[in-house]
Amino acid sequence: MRGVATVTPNPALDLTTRLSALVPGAVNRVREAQEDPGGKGINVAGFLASQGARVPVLATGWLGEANAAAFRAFLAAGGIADRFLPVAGSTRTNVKIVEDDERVTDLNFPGFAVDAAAEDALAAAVRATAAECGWVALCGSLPRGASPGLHARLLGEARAAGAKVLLDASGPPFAAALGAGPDAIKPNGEELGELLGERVAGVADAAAAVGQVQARGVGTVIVSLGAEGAVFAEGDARVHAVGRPRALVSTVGAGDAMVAGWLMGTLRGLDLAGRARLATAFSLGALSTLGPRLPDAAEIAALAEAVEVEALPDAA
Ligand SMILES: O=P(O)(O)OC[C@H]1O[C@](O)(CO)[C@@H](O)[C@@H]1O
Repeated sequence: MRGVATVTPNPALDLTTRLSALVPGAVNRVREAQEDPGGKGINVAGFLASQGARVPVLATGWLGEANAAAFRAFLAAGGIADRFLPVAGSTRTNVKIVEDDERVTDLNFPGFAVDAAAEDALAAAVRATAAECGWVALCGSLPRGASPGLHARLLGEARAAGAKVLLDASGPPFAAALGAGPDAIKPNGEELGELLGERVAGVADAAAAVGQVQARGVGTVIVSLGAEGAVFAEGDARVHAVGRPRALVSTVGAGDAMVAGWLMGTLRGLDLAGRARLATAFSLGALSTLGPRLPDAAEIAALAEAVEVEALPDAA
């Protein structure tokens, strides 16, 4: 059976901390802290594996060799095929500060440095990994030294190996890879707005904007909108899905969970509304944990039942 792979060029050890209120310029005492191997693709792979993907889950990208052990142990524990390539140095630590009012401050660091030879090696690894997969998710930022066109190049490699590609990135690497026509993308409203040079602030804006991206050759567009849920567009069809979390602890990993839920729905052969429901449930599940983690499959199923999915008017 064909698997699903994620690519994380710039993973991170997530140090998620909790305090009552962050006071800039003062000594802040952390009440609770948690460390998780993370980075967008690693989170997506972890979520898929932990929810019972029933197909092989593979993960590739780069890992700094100085602190690769925690990542490799996480992948092994989840039964995820580890195709990461080592590079000199350490994988970054990203700090997430969660306050009692649920505000999250992210300190995302630049990461190790890579060169052209490392890019060639990753391109080959992506092609080989994608050959075993139906879907490949290209996720997150690029480390120092990587060319802005790397996601576009990796997209081409995955597709040449016969896989479909979901892209979850931002900034110039996202814009560059869009030109290669990914099968699916998952920007948040702000990222979509930045791409189109307009404000995408809610469901109506998102539903109006998705067609512009589809016109560039993208099949499915998922726009995450925080508390307003998400808009899912495929062909002319558009649906809006929204739900309530059991508890609101932190938003860390909620976008990655949405990607994982959508891929899981795709693996299960669900229609657009079904995939929107499951993707939203995964995302809601991530909100009830401090770091990038999900509750168990029974809890996700209960959340999915309660998600409201409405069809929006088709594209004209
Ligand atoms: O690659 P980026 O855009 O810096 O994002 C990485 C961060 O995003 C997450 O995947 C989700 O917040 C974290 O695990 C990670 O620290």
